[in-house]
Amino acid sequence: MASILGVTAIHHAPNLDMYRRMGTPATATVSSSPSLSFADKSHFNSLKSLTSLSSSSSSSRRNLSGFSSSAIATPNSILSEEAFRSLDGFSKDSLDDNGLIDSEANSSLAFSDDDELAISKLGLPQRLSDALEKRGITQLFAIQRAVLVPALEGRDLIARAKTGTGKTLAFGIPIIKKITEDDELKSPRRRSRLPRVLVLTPTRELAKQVEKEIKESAPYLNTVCVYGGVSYVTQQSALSRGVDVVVGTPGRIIDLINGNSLNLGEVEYLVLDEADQMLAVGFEEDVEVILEKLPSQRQNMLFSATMPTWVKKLARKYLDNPLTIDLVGDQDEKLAEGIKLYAILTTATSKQTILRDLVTVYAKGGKTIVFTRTKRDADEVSLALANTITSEALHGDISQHQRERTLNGFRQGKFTVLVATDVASRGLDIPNVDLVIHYELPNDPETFVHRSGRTGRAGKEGTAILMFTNSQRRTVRSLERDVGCKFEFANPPGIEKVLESSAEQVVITLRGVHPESIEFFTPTAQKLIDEQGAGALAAALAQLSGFSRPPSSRSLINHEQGWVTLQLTRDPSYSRGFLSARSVTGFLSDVYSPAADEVGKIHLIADERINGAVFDLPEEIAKELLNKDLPEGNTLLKITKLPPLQDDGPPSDSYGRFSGRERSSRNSSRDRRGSRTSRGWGGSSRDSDDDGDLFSRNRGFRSNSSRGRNFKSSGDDWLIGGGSRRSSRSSSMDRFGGSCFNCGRMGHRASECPNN
Ligand SMILES: Nc1ncnc2c1ncn2[C@@H]1O[C@H](COP(=O)(O)OP(=O)(O)OP(=O)(O)O)[C@@H](O)[C@H]1O
Repeated sequence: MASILGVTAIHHAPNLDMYRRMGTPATATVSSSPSLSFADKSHFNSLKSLTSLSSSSSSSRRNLSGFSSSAIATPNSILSEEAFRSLDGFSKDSLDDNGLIDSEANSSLAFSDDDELAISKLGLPQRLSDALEKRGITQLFAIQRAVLVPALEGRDLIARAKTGTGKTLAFGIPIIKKITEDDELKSPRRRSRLPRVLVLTPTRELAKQVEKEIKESAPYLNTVCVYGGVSYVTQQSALSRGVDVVVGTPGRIIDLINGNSLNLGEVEYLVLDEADQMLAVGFEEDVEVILEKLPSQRQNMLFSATMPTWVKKLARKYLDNPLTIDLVGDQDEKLAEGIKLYAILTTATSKQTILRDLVTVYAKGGKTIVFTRTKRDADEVSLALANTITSEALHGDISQHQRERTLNGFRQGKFTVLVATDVASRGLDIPNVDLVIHYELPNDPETFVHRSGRTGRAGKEGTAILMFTNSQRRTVRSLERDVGCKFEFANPPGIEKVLESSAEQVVITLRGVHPESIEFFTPTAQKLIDEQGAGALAAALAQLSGFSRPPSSRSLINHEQGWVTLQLTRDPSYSRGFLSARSVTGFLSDVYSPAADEVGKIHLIADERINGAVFDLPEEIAKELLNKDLPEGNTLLKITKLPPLQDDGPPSDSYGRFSGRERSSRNSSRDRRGSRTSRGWGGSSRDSDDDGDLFSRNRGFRSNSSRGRNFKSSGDDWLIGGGSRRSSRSSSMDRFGGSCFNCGRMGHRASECPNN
């Protein structure tokens, strides 16, 4: 593409010497041809300033802005913490337990000069620096610092920095500076001027957000956002009034070019935001069409939190001698530092119940984004949650106007849970998202990074929870390897914890009640307290928590509602041998035969001194059973905590054991998946999301498995395990998880025994 491989334009760069003296932070892996080295001491000092900057953020003991000591790198090698330790004034004590820079401990260090990061000292056009300061942006973040000099020098760039670390302004500040200064030289500005900047994004929501960020930073420029799903007229008329910056999604941009409403013939700066997605198969063709309309002499910048190797290779086709700025590092964790990760084992049938509990316990009243793979799931999950939690769905089948209303409502806190497909996984910057839940595993490690990165932004802390089934265990492990992260494997929250968290949230809400309203209700409250004491307030809390009726019981084994877990123990002096699954079924048959028919998988207690077993029964049957007289030496209890179980039990405190029921359900899941796999990976991806403008224009979508790494190849890993006893009633052989009383083998009842 000769037109694309033009000579890099060197634009006006007043005060460039000043920026050059600042150099580029040593933490960046900076590579280019010829290779550049920035790993000298002055750059470490710059780094220290950058980390001290971070100490002003809300979270403590965090190294901020995309820098970690382990990510420090020269062009050719990653330097260790030793490099830090050898620096003047850097105390060993200032590394935290993880070897990361302890920003609090370092705050007393005499850093070289915080001024070099101060927006007011950068020599930016006054209008730009005023607008930034008005937004509370007073110092550069690390990626902004790393990009500033080369961007002002006119270099083509490939930049990677973690989610939420300020990549938008990393390209925004130098570009705005350059066009503002150019404008100040030329006056007056032409009314019909053509855009000088083009920013391409993969989704409409992200395009709008980037537009907003640029508009707020440079209100004096004319920035126009173009994207599909809405009328052309407004966008056409905005473009006709003369424009400086166009932000948009590829499909609508091509349509506007074809309709002669958009002329990109004067573009000097091109940015591909979420570059790896923009260059993925399905998008790349459109991007190429657009690039052909641009002048060959321009500056190109590619930004993303993820840059698989194929992107860097492919990007060279479009870029001129690009400089790579990498603040992530291949060996390091790819997630932003403040994100706490949990992995929670679920089953297909208990997933929705567990999801609600997770939101209640982990979001603590903040905002949550739940990611599903398909639009239908997004709708279903949102609907299911809506009984007790305010929730809305966001995906590509929803009209653009509604999508915008939904996102605005979420930003404004009108509802607390957004259930979305991956249309919301990239770039969206929504304040106070405390929790991200991967309701289904992401398509690939990159998507995991982006989804999780909707929380823990700009130095804040957040939580991301991966829900997985037993059959997906291997994928979770490979995710840890690919992303360089560690999950804390946890059990779904117990009902007590859910009730406690609900009550805490209600208490927080109560603090917001207006004093005049309180006055109005005080006489009644006083009367209730006199009559019922604390019970009156407890009743109000229960009602407000959504638990006016006692919560339905839950299995401790698979968390299904309406089931309870019982424990049978037998005094060894009364039994002829150890308790076995077979003898438990025999016991149930003798005491109350419906219990033997309905019992789930029987798990033996690990502690051999106890001679006991646990199993699930439907609540009503369990109640009947508990009222029966038991043969001497037997004790039957409803339990609230699982004891450690023998190897084939479900995970209790340990991670990843298979249950027989789940093992058998894998086959049926494999069959279900057959049709999906036969459509190819791209097919399933397409089904799962809309990717903004592109898919809505019904463009072809091919598999990107040749480029991106995904989890598909791990076969079973994508199965949704854990079939339901209730949902698969038609096949009792499938649903019965216990052992046969007749022959002792697993998976069928005595009445169905082939040996009968
Ligand atoms: N220098 C700064 N000082 C304070 N806040 C900043 C600064 N730069 C950016 N921010 C804020 O940080 C937040 C995250 O920025 P941004 O959305 O650009 O992150 P990102 O790196 O592009 O994330 P993602 O990879 O998810 O797209 C935004 O709210 C932005 O306004």
